[in-house]
Amino acid sequence: MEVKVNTIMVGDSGVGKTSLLVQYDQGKFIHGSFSATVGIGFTNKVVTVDNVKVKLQIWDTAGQERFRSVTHAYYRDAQALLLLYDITSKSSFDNIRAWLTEIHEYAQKDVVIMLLGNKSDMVAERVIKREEGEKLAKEYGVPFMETSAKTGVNVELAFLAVAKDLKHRAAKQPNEPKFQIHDYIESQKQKSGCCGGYM
Ligand SMILES: Nc1nc2c(ncn2[C@@H]2O[C@H](COP(=O)(O)OP(=O)(O)OP(=O)(O)O)[C@@H](O)[C@H]2O)c(=O)[nH]1
Repeated sequence: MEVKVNTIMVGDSGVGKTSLLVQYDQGKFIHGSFSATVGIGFTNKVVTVDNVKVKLQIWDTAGQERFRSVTHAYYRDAQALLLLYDITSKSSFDNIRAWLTEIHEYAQKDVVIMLLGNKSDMVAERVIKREEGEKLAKEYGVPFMETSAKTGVNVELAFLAVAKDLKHRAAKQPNEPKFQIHDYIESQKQKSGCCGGYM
């Protein structure tokens, strides 16, 4: 069997959606000037979860306001949604509530939402504490982790957790317990910016 998952990446312009996808797809970080995504683009990735092929079609959306109506049309077909803010940008964090309102309006009710605090490598510029991200995620009942498109911290995990969750939903065995995405992430994620050696 094969499971197909439509994933969409959203969040303010400049939070690192394109960079995160490039890091996941190609294992690299492109330094240099920031060029905003225009409209929407996608990347296909295949991951194997418990011997089942999961085909991820990942849509990278433009964060700029003027492209919002284009993006809305894609929400409906998404099974998973990665919502990003930038830990060095308070406004991108404050806008998460508005993003979630929009998601609840346009996306399917059972869409898997993952909140990601990106740019965790930028320790000196950080303005949003990890605990603030955790608190917000808890309030909305969504899984959370900090990522870095630059160093790759937690990038693969974010996509893998989504793939695992949707594979379990699509191919659950009768006696198999429900996949606990929160527990899985907690057991796998790398803490960044402190103590653990990951920056
Ligand atoms: N240090 C650091 N810089 C990052 C990271 N992710 C993205 N950036 C930088 O932030 C800028 C914006 O990144 P993009 O990936 O283009 O942001 P975006 O969310 O796709 O922006 P839009 O396409 O306008 O929605 C670029 O200059 C990236 O190099 C990260 O994890 N760490």
